[in-house]
Amino acid sequence: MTSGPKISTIVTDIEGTTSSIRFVHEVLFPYAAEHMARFVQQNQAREDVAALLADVVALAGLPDDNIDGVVAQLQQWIQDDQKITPLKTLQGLLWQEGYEQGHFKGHVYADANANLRAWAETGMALYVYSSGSVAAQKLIFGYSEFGDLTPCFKGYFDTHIGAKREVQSYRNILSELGVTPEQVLFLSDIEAELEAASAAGMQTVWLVRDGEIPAAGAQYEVARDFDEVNQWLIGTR
Ligand SMILES: CSCCC(=O)C(=O)COP(=O)(O)O
Ligand SMILES: [Mg+2]
Repeated sequence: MTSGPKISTIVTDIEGTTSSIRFVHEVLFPYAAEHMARFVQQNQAREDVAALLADVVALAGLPDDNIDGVVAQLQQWIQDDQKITPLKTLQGLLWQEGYEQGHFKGHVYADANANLRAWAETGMALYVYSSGSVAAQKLIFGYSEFGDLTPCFKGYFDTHIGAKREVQSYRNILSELGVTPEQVLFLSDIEAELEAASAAGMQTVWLVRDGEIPAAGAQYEVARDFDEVNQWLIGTR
């Protein structure tokens, strides 16, 4: 691999990139599924929660007087791993309780922790782009197994900027960042996200943490972990 133009900004995905897919699917999603009905019952009168529930009703075309139907829809979306904005925002509110009550800490790979801290220290501008809400992103890094990583990041993007497989989302991020696309490195484990970022002109590295390198890997820079991303960045790979 050879490094491209000088990178000033790194935008990273979370699930499968900084953090394990298992943590998201075996800890966070089940916690949300277990506590959703109670949370909605207890908080449905809260202004922010009521607005989110109204969004669910509108998006799913549900009758607006059936709270059990709304909860059932949310459970179905959790099961199907739907990246629907009001669901992701509600999950963030639920996970806040879980983190604050010490039920879990945010999983971050040791290599991601070490390199994110080192990159931030050397002045690299670091951002997160995840389908998880901005609040959920701050929680996974704020309550990480390695302590609070949020000081490393200059900003966060979620589905409010657009869906992760859409080119326009990366163009929107670029216009927020105010840098040229080739200065930006996007890290992800999902080929369709890399393809969209690349079409917007960003540089990309594909994190393949486990298993075989997919055949499509020939078209991308591929790294097993953040140490390999760093080797590529400094041109020793
Ligand atoms: C912020 S941690 C939970 C991540 C999440 O909810 C999710 O759907 C994963 O999305 P990603 O875009 O990081 O793959
Ligand atoms: Mg991912």
